[in-house]
Amino acid sequence: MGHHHHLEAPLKSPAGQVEPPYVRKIVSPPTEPGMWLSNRHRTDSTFEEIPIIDLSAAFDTDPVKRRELADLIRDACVNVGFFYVNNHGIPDDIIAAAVEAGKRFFALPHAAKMDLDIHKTDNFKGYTALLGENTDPNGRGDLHEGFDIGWESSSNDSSSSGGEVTAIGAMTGVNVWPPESDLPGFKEPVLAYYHAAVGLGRLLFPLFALALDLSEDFFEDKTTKSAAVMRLLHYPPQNASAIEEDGSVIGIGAHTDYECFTILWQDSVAALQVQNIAGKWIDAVPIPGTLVVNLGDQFARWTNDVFKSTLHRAINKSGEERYSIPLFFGTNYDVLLEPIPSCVSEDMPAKYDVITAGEYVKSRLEATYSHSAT
Ligand SMILES: O=C(O)CCC(=O)C(=O)O
Ligand SMILES: [Fe+2]
Repeated sequence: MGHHHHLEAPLKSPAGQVEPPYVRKIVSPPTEPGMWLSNRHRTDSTFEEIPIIDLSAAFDTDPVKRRELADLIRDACVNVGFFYVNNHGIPDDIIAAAVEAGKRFFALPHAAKMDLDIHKTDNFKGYTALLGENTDPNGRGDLHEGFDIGWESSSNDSSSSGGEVTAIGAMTGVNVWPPESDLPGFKEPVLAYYHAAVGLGRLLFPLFALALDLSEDFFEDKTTKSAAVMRLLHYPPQNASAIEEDGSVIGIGAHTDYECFTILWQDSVAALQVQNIAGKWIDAVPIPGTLVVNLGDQFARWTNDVFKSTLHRAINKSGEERYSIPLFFGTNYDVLLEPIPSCVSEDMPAKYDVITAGEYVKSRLEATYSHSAT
């Protein structure tokens, strides 16, 4: 989504020294607000690996285990902006059924998919075609197609894991679905995974709060109507030699995500890469049984860049079809992104204008889709 680059100047500690990556300190809470995260945990990381975090403790009420987990999450958020999670609680069969449904959707005739064209809706729902195909016979551009949905309750269950999530706002409203006659049994498995991933997102917010030295319920009243947009993505294989000649021919261009965080399922085809601060692309290789979690710009703004929203891209050189499913998880759209107190100090003054989450995401989505609107 988008092609937004923002590389920061290296951050220096007050003494002028660059802190090493993966600083892992467990210290008592700050005595002065703002001093802790903004100064001591802000690092200038040149990570070479994306950490793998065991989420088991997210299902535990033991405060010591939760604190330990939150510290691992903080390290990843401050230094990398990406981490894998295992033991995330989403059953394999729910994932497999959604992926299978997605494959059947993308196999539909082009015209059937274009009936659901995202440009026909005013809330960014539906189908995004391969961006290159109308502009360049060689397929120059973002070589993926997608299908976007937002919140919708399951037909047989209004109290699934999303709880009270019923987003209202500019990007919400009804989803578009292919007719049952075109694609039987599509909506149910897609929504089942959607609800499972939203449930995981709701489990993560208290841990992000702990990681920011806030009380676990800090985000609770701000996520009652969480924005949660999910995309089914398909990346056809790309000609490796074309990529060598012209780096612009890639599956999804370098970008940062817009919301608070993204929960990404990827299949076994390697394509995703994450850029470290030295500009090096680090492979986010597929690891069976894991999901990838990455932070988006909404969280970076809210935390005054203490949490990193890291540039990433995908290039499918495998020769095989690749499928992935990101879910972009945000807050209620009316939440003001005022810098979180533990993330500002005299040394680290607030960097961003205060706007609502909804205004921010909408402006980013409009920028993403405007160039291909007809
Ligand atoms: O497909 C992937 O691995 C990444 C997708 C992505 O970055 C996005 O949709 O924002
Ligand atoms: Fe992304």
